[in-house]
Amino acid sequence: MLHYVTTNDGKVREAREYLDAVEAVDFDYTEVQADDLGPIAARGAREAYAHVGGPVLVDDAGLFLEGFDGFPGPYSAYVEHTLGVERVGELARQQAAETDETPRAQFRCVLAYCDGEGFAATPDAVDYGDRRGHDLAADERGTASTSDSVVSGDLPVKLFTGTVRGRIVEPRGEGGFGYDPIFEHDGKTLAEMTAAEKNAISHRGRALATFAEFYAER
Ligand SMILES: O=c1[nH]c(=O)c2ncn([C@@H]3O[C@H](COP(=O)(O)OP(=O)(O)OP(=O)(O)O)[C@@H](O)[C@H]3O)c2[nH]1
Repeated sequence: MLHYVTTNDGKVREAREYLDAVEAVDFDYTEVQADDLGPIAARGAREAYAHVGGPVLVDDAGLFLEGFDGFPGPYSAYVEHTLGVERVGELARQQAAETDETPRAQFRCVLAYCDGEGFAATPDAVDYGDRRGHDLAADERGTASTSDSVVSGDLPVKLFTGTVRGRIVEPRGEGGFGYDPIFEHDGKTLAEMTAAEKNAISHRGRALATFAEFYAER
């Protein structure tokens, strides 16, 4: 049984669309301080594996504002709970207005899988396509990729990354969670999309699609 380890119900809802047999585990693993999501997710997966004692998937995600050196990035949850989503949106829109640009951002999701076993090497940036027929090629709309296993001691971890690009707008929509209301992709905010629509284009959906493909063969 695969354990999806997170304290965030929104992530679990989205993961269930891709993974039939998955048990949600509400475990708050240590999030190390790092500029990128990969090391945080990998470290979390090892800790979660030690806690659960079976195959685990952890999900580290964040919003990376263009023109802000990737802020809030790995600190997205902290910033959501301190500054708040609306204020982040205002900052991005204010800065863009000063330079007469469109406020743009990227969502990233890194899934880290650990089951105590090793992995066969895979090439970087494999394009697995999307089950719903959407083009997941690495273009300006978003990317999906998988990495070689990250080995530390006896516990290899495999990473699956998804990104989606969009515009920062005034909050719209009731669905989703987190920064979804201020992130617009193809004319709709993620909060205005159905769960299936969001998954088909989102950072998490892209990462989950690559993971589901891998896991089916595992
Ligand atoms: O609008 C959004 N659409 C998404 O699809 C999405 N995915 C993540 N987030 C936000 O980014 C931070 C992640 O932080 P995060 O990965 O540390 O997760 P978390 O602390 O919520 O739970 P956990 O899995 O770590 O237990 C949190 O502020 C989340 O609200 C999203 N916002």
